Amino acid sequence: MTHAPQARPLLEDYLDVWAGTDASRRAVADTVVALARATTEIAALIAFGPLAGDLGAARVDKGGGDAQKELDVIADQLILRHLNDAPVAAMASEEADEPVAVKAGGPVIVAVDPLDGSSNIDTNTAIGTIFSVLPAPADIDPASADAFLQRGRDQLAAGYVIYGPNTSLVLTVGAGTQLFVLHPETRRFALVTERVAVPPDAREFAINMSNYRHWDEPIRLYIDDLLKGQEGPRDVDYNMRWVASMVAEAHRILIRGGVYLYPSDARRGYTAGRLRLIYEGNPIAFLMEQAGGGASNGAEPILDLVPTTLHQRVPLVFGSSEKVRRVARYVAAPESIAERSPLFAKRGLFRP
Ligand SMILES: O=P(O)(O)OC[C@H]1O[C@](O)(COP(=O)(O)O)[C@@H](O)[C@@H]1O
Ligand SMILES: [Mg+2]
Ligand SMILES: [Mg+2]
Repeated sequence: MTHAPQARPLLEDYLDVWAGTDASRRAVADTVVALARATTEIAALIAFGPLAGDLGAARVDKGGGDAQKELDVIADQLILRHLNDAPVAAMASEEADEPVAVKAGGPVIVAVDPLDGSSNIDTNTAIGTIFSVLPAPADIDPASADAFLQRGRDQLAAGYVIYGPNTSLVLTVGAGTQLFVLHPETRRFALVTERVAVPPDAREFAINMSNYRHWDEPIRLYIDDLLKGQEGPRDVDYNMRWVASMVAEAHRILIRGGVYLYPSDARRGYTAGRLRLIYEGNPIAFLMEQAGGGASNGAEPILDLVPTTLHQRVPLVFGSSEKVRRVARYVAAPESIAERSPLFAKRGLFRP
């Protein structure tokens, strides 16, 4: 069946209008287009599934629970190849220890999680690619780790591509968050929503509940209160989802609200959470804030953190902004927050 492309602006058109004649914006636009081209190739490969070989086959163990898969490596190589066509000085990847130089004099640098949710490759579940575009620093080698230790607030663009039932690109260049969908026949991304807005009050949370016993008390208390539903301080029943692909959780939350948590926990290798600040936390936080949502490490906005190492992990909470703020109130003072008071609970002391 063929669906003629409707008259929607293509990604390139959208970026053309945004960039105008501004040379710095043009560099960002060209970089985003190169990344988008890489992801259309990744999407085409993923669509073959096992017919393309064992894309979920294990490669070397990166430690800390991150087993590298065949598709992690292929996606990484495809992105680097496409970035050669863009004004990009260097690329850092979750899959490589050190950044690599791309084009001398390029005004931007790119950090990528080439394949997010790689534990789902074998299961035909949504997976994704996450990217962050930063200015190339003038004073240091752009292909050094130090070049990437910039606050998320300094990102020029960020986005992810989700390889799901359809392939979608969610992008921000600092002018709201846009949703583009890949037309399966033309292989071009077309604009579907120009201003994505995170719904503020969905009753849904995403967390890996199997880690409950490893969490700090504030996170346990917060989740306990959600689980109490109508009988608890929230006074409503909550639903839970956990896909184990952050892009899938982020996408669902952008479309219908809710909150995602991957907190730090007591397991070895998880004391700073699981997600990577530069490749995952910062781009998702930029997209969330631009869509009216929020993202924090449980205390401070993710975008205000200054990374100290390239592959640094970060506890990550994102989604509807009031929910992100509430988690921070639990973390700051779990025993004293008004929301836990019996006064506010349906079955509390003052219930008639
Ligand atoms: O298996 P867990 O511990 O629930 O972790 C799932 C999380 O790990 C991630 O898969 C990490 O991403 P990678 O696949 O890029 O390593 C997130 O997408 C996801 O939210
Ligand atoms: Mg990831
Ligand atoms: Mg990854």
